[in-house]
Order: sequence, then structure tokens, then C-alpha cells
Amino acid sequence: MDSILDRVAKDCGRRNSSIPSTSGDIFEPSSSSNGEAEAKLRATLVVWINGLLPSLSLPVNASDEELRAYLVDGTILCQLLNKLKPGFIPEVFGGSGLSSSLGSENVKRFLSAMDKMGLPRFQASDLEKGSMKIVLECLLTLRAEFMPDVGGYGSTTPLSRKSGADVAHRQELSSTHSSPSSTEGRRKIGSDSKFQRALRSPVMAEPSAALLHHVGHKFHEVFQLKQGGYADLPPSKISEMMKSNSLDIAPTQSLLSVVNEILDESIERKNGEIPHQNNLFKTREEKYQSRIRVLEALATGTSEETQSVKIKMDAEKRNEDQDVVRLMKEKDDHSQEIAALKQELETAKKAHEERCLEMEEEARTTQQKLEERLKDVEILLKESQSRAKEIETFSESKSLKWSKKENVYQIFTEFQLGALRELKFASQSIKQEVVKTQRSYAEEFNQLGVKFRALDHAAANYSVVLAENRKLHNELQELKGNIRVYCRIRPFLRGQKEKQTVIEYIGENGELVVVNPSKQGKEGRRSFKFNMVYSPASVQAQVYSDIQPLVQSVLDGYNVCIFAYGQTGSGKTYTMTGPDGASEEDWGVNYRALNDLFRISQMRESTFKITKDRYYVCNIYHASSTVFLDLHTLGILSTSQANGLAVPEASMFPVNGTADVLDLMNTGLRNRAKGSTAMNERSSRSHSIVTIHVQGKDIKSGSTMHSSLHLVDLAGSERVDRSEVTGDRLKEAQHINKSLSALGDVISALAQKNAHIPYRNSKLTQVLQASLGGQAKTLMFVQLNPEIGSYSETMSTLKFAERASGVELGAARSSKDGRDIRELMEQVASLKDTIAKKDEEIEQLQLLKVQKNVSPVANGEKRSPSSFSDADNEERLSDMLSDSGLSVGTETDECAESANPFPEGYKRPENTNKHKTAHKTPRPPQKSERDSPKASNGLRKSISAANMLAKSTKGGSRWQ
Ligand SMILES: Nc1ncnc2c1ncn2[C@@H]1O[C@H](COP(=O)(O)OP(=O)(O)OP(=O)(O)O)[C@@H](O)[C@H]1O
Repeated sequence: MDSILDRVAKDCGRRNSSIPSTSGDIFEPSSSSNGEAEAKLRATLVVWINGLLPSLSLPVNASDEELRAYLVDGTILCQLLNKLKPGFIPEVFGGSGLSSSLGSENVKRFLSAMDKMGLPRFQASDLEKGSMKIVLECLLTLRAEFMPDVGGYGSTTPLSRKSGADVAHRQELSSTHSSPSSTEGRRKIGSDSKFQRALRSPVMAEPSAALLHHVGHKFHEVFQLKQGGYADLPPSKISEMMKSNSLDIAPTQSLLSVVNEILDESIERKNGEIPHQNNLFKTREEKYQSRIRVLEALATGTSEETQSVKIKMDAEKRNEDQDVVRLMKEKDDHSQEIAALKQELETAKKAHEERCLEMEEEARTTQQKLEERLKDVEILLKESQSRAKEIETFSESKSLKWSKKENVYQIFTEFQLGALRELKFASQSIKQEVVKTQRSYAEEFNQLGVKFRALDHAAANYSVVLAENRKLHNELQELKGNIRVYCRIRPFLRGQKEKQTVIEYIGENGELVVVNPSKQGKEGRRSFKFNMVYSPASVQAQVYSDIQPLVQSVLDGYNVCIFAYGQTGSGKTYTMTGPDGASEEDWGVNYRALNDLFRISQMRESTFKITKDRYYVCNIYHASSTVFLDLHTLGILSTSQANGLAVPEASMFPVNGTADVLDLMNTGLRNRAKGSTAMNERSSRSHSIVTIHVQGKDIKSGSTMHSSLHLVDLAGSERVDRSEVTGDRLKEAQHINKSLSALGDVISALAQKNAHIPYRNSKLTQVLQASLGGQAKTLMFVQLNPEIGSYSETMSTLKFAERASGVELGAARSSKDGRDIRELMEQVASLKDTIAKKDEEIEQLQLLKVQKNVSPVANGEKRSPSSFSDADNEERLSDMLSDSGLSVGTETDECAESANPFPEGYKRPENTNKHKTAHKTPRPPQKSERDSPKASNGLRKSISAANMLAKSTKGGSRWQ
């Protein structure tokens, strides 16, 4: 079967001379060759394609192969179709270098689109290498489909003159009519146009005109009146048409065209639904074709032939009628089917419309939401934009700031780098210097090491030398027998408001600086140096630990005297005894010393036997009365007595331990006179002397030892104006001061090494004579009150102490290990000398006496020895004995001044006369004295002289 193109080409060729062309380009009379026609056709198509896709600018005279080359990848085909029917092929592969697979995919899509539209198509292989005719035919069909005005195979209006917009407009119209609501209309239009096309086709152009002319427009009327498609014609109409002989006289071509159109429409309608009918139609088409050919032959053939043909045709016509009936029936069936389908379509359409409405509603809501969201987003966007602007501004200012800072830092860094360079330079030079210094330092260090070693050696030597010095100094002190002076400063008392002190400095080596509050600068300062100075913070144990060796030396046979001196309230009793009701910790020197003596004597028991421990307490009141615990006779005896006692033996009590001593001491303390002054609430109004007398024997050597320990707490000196005392208390104070000044005189005399030491000026000095003038170890506690108000007393106390520290007593001597014999020997020797001197003096006295006895006679005032008063005699004798080293205890006028010198509860000794006599009686000569004939002789002489004198006055002697 010839293709449309062939037919067109043939028709063109057949009629090009007789039938003038009313159409456009391709139907113009050709040069009789198919090639030219094809070329024209191609050109027309190319122009059309270029019109739709101007960007392509395909060459108009492109050959088959050239066109193939353009179209082979299907891109242009798909684009063309999309142009005609937008979005019909959703995805088109394109671009240069498109792969063949994608190209073939494009072609496939184009072909399937053609199938969908029910348009004839070519095979993919045709495009690749087959006949381009089929391809061009297909494109022509496509053009005709979308551009009916132009026509399928030709156009009255050249395509190139039609704008793309017109085409698009038509397409739009077409698509508008193709909406579901106007499907029918579209079909009608489509059918109508096809029919019109068939009528207008070049094939039909001339015959149809002729036919119309010959058949009196019948056929034309039939088909012109037709509205809608052939399928829509009612069966009655069709049978009417079939029966009418208008068809018989209708030109073959017209019939053929109509049949073709009907078939096309049928195919169109049934496409996809009844594929097998296509074949049927095709067969039928062929049949008609043959019939047409027969009819044509008839038109030109003989009458016989016509007859036979007519018969044949009648038969065929009958068959055809039958076919028509059958077809009509089929058509009815199909109509019913179509109605059902229409109904179905309606329902589907309704459902679809509902769904559309729903979807529209949904879309509206979604749109609203989206709009709201959009608004929100817009607001957000605005905010973000403003924020972004802000940030931008801020960041700009920041960056400006940072850049400024950067500049500053840069300058600073540069400056620092410069400084660093300088520093590096400096550090290098310093390093060099350091290295130099290190070297020199190392050298110096070595030298220093050498020097240090030498210094260390010297220091070691120095400490040795220092220790030796100290030892030597002590030994010298010992040898010199200086009175040791320990100064103790009382702390401020509780409740004392004024706490300004006169003590400025306390040195470790006994230095003390006192400042005068009324004087400024150097003048107001006075420094002193003693063996020891105790600060107010010092405690009893510490103080005692320093004097302990002294106490121990008592058991080595030394006489020791410790006495406390100071103004009233300066802490003498505190140091010597301790505070009232003292605990063991607060015990004073007295308790601790006694305790030690007993402890050490017990420890030495195996080597040294203590044969006699004696203890007595002596209170000197008003410096005139002496109270002994046993109320025995009172008297101050010679310090030269072998037992070293200055009081009679009768006053001694044996003690066996500390407890006994404590009892005795407490009794003594109770008996001690006390009174309250403005300076001290519990002022001691008497001197208190505690004496321990020790006698012992060395078990090995058999040598004997006797020694004594005096612990003296003097009554306080006081300025009566400050102590505000009156009456008896004033007298008391005056006496105390007197006895203390007597002590001061003795100390001064001793310090100045006077020949005459006025021991006898007071009882106190007489009692202490052995310790102050003898070869005893003597220690004085100088007590100070640090108050500013006591400055003058403090100064006089310190001056006194200074004088005392200068007193040299000579080396202390122990009575142990025969020393007493040596001492006695020496004593004897000196006594011998003294006695010799005294003998002479006595002789002189006797001479004097004789002269006196003679002179009264001569003067007429003869006076007997008995005419000397007791006092005169005692005085003279005492002086004589004192000068000769002997002392006689006398009860001076001071004693008489005291109305009742005994403390309460004590009675004056009964044997007053005896007492008086006794203490005026010279003591019996000692054994050593008796042993020495010369001494005893001299002594006897002196004693006899004394006795003689005594007898002349009182006639009694203690040593009788
Ligand atoms: N070192 C000290 N530590 C604490 N208190 C002290 C010290 N020395 C003295 N005292 C206190 O000072 C006051 C006076 O002391 P104390 O009676 O011993 O003086 P004194 O010199 O004996 O006086 P007086 O001569 O009038 O008898 C007392 O209350 C005593 O307890």
C-alpha cells in the first residue's frame, strides 16, 4: 500500500499539469520528479520547524541525511511536540554530546506520544537509517493535527508566514476545546476538519468540484450537513445515505476520503480499545480501494465489462450492505458501550470534580497556611534583615575598633620588639657580666672559704677563750669574794593603772638601763651592770636555779648569805619566801634552799655524815628586838665563834627534814611583824633572818665541817612621805631606814676598804657581820619596783647595789678538809699579833688609869673605876674588842626604845638579869686560843683586863 506521501507525490505528479494548485508550496507543480517534491516537502517542514523553534535555524534546503542528522537524537522532535502541546513530554534529554542511548530515549518518548495522540508514526530505525519519507509523513501529520488551517499535505498559507503565536493560539483553542467538558465538540471539530481536509485535499479538489456540479450537490449536501463525527451519525441517516444513489455517483476520491476519514475516526475512537478492529478497517480500506479501482476502471472500461462488474459490484454491494448492517449493529453495540463508558466517565468525572474540589479546598487551606507562613517568614526575614543590618553595623564598628586596636597593638608590639631587642642586648651584656662576676665570685668564695675556715677556727678558739675568760672571771670573783648582786624587777601588779616603767633595757649579761622620766635623752638614762638581772617575767624556779650552786656550797663547808634588799613593795618577800599560800611552784628561795640542803645531805649520807642540822628564825623588829623561837636569851655574839653563829646556841632547833623546817619557818613568819602601808598592803615591818647551821664529818678522812646559810629578807626601805605612815608606823619606818642606812654604811666602808667598818651601828649589821665582813659567799637580791613614781627609790637602791657589788670580801673559805684548822691557825696568828698590840694598849690603859687615879687626887676630883657609867664602860670595851676583832653583843639604847619588842604571845625571858649579865660576859676562850700559849697568854691578859673592867662596873660575867 502506498503511503500518504507517495500518494500525495503521485497525485502531485499526475495532476500537476491539469489541476492548478490552490494550495501552498508543496502542491505546486513540480519538475515531475519525486525528489523535488520531497525536497519541497522537507523545506516546508523545516520552515515549519524553524517557525516553532526559531532558535534552531535549521537549513531550509537540508537534505534527507542532513535532516536525519538533526532529528536523529529526537530532541528536536520532542521539543516540537512540547511546543505544540506544552508539557506533553515531561522530560527531554538535550545538549551537545548527547549520548545515543538518551537520544534513542527521546525518540522513544516522541513515538509513544504520537501513539498516545493516535497519529501515525515511524519506527526508530527509520530515523536512524531507514527511509526519511515515513518520518516526513509523520511530521506532516503532526503539523496537520495541530495546524488544520495549514492542512495535512499542503497549505494555502505558507507556514513560514504564520507566526508561532498563531500556532500557539490555535493550540490553545484546541486545548480549550479538548477539555473534558467539550470532548464531544472537539471530536466534532476534529471530524469536521478531517472531512473538510478530505474534501479540500488536492486529490479531491478537482473531482469534488466536478462531482458537486454533476450530482446536483447531493453528496455534498449529505456530508456538508453533517455535524460532528461520522460515528455520531444516527444509523438511519447512514442507511439513508447508503441507500441514496448519491454515493453511487459520488467521485471515488471523495468516497475514499470519506471512508478514510470514517476509518480514521473509528480508529481514533477505538484506538487502544479494539486494536483488532484496526486490521479490520485496514482490510476494509483495501477492499474499498480495490472497489474504487474497479469503479475507476468502470468509468473508463466497456459496457460488458461494466455489466459483469456491475453484477460483481451488486454482489459485493449486497455483501457490503450486509457488512454495513453488521457494522451498524456493531456500531450500536459500541454506542451502548460508549454510553456506558460515558456514564462511567461522568461518574468518574464527578468523583474527579469532587476530588478536585477537595483538592482545591485543600490547596486553598494549604495556600492560606502557606501565605500565613509566608507572612511569618517575611516578618522573620524582615527582622533578620534588620538584625543583620544591626549586626552589620555593629560588626563594622567592631571591626573599626579592632582595626584601631590592631594599629595600637602593632605600634605597641613594635615598641615592645624594640624594647625586647634592647633587653636582649642588655641581657647579653649582663650575662657576660654575670659570668665575669661568677668567676670573680667563685674566686672570692674560695678565698672566703679559706678565711671562713680561719674564722671558724678563731671562733672555736674564741668560744674556748670566752669560756675560759668566764671561768677565770668567776674564779676571780670567787677569789675576790665580791658580793654577788642579782637584780630582780617586779612585774606591775594587777589593778595597777599606771604601767609606765622606768626600766628601759634589760641585757642578758646583767646590764640594766634605767630612764629618768623627768629627763629626756642621754642625761635621763643611767646604766648599771650586775651579775644578773631578772626581768618581770622571770619565775621563782629560774631565779633559784641561778643561786642553787651557792646553796649547795653550804654543804661543802662554805658560809653563805643571801639577802634581799629593796624598797618596800618591790618583791623581797616574794623572792625569799614566795607569795602568801604559795604553791610549790611559787616557793621562794628559802623553801627551795632548805629543801635542797636536805636532799643533797641525804644523797651524800654514805660519804659525809651530817652531825648537826640546826635551824633558827630570827626576826629583828625595830632593829632592836630579836625574837627567838625558844624565847631564849637574846644576844649577838662574835662572828669568830667556831660555829659561826651570831646568836646564842640556845635558839637552835634540830630539824630532820623539810617538813620540820617549813613548820619552823611558818611559825617564824606568823610571828613576823607585818603592817599595811600605802606602798604595800602586807609590808614586812621587820628584818627576817633564817639561818641554817650545818655540822658534819667526812666518814673517810674524819675531818669535820661546819657552815651556815643565812637567808635574810630585809624590811623594806621607804620614803615616809610616800608611804604616808604616821605615829608608831612612822617610828617603825624611821628605825627600819636607820638600820638599812647602817647596812649601807657598812657596805660603803667595805667597798672603800676602810679600816673601820661600823658593824655595830645596828643589830642588822651585827647579825650580818659574818657574811659581809667574813670570808663567806654573799649574794644580794636587789629588788626593783618598775613604776615611774618609784624612780628615786629605784635609783638609790641601784646605787646601793652598785656599791655592794664592788665590795670584795676575799676568797670564801670552806671549813671542810682541815681548812678550819688552817683558818684557825691563821686566826690564831693574827690574834697573837692583835693581842700583842692590845697588850700594849692595855698596858697603856692601865698606865692611863693609874694616872687618872692619881690625877683626881691631884685635881681634887678623885674618881673610882666604879664611877664610870655602865654605858661608858660597855662602849669602851666594845670598841676595844671590836678593834681587836672581837665583838660583844650589847643591847643598845635602840633596844630600850622598844616598849615591847616581842610579838604577841611571847614573853620576855624570865631571867632578865641573867640575860643582861650573860650577854655582857666575855665568852670563854676557844680551844685553839687555849692551845697557843702566847695567844692564850695575851688573850688571858685581855680577858682579865676586860673582866677587871667589867667587875669594876657590874661585877658579872657570862663566861664564868
Ligand atoms: N616577781 C613577782 N611576781 C609577782 N608578784 C610579785 C613579784 N614580786 C612581788 N610581787 C608582789 O608584789 C607585792 C609586794 O611584794 P612583797 O611583799 O614581796 O614586797 P616587799 O619588798 O617584801 O615589801 P615590804 O618590804 O614592804 O615587806 C606582793 O603582792 C607580791 O605578791
